[in-house]
Amino acid sequence: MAAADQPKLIVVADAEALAQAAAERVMARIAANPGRIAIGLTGGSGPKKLYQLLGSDAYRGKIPWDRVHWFIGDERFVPENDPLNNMAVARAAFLDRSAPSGHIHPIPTTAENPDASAAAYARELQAFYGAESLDPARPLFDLVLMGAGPDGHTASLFPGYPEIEETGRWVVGVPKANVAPFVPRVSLTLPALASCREMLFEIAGHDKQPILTRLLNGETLPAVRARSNGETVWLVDQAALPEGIRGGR
Ligand SMILES: O=C1O[C@H](COP(=O)(O)O)[C@@H](O)[C@H](O)[C@H]1O
Repeated sequence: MAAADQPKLIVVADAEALAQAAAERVMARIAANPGRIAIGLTGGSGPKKLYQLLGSDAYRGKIPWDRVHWFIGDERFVPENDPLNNMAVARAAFLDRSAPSGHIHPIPTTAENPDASAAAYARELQAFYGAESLDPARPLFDLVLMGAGPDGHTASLFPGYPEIEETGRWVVGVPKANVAPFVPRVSLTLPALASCREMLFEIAGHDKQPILTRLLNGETLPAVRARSNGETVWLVDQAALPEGIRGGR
């Protein structure tokens, strides 16, 4: 697989169009792989409409549920049924209704602390992958979904925090968050997230305009440093674009 390329920017009209475009990219990645598929989900506000779409009749019947495994890129260290739990949101929106339970891979939050949870999830990912080190020619994920927080964090990798520099471990405990909710986190690291055929950011809404402006200016924030070893796509809507380029892309 080639070295990480620049992200491809795709601008759509609004949040509905963005969810639709994201759903089509999910389906395209599934169609591209006739074997076992691994998708890394994300939390936060970005993917909620996409998850509703994947749970709708229009998509449910088209997804080969027996071939797709669903992971999560980061988790809040709260019980698995807590509304703040990222995988709980995905489960409620679409997974629980359709995915075999053995194909849903939450980050365990019953471990004694975030580090223990991270170590357990790394073992689970390595067992699934069949190796303890990542082969650049054989990505861990077909697709990884990502968001960008107001401080430029992605997954639970916060600017200036040591976890963003991790190069060895696949998953790390994050003792404290930089933004709400201020609960400890568990996050995949940049190398683990990079091991994918496609990394897809969803950035929508006027609230995201300040951070998208910084990302487009190339500030070395986690959401800019996160790149796929394959294709990286920033899917954004008009409302999130900086004023100067709105309507112009
Ligand atoms: O806390 C988190 O934040 C990021 C960004 O979420 P957003 O709501 O600001 O769009 C998200 O990608 C991550 O999964 C989540 O845990």
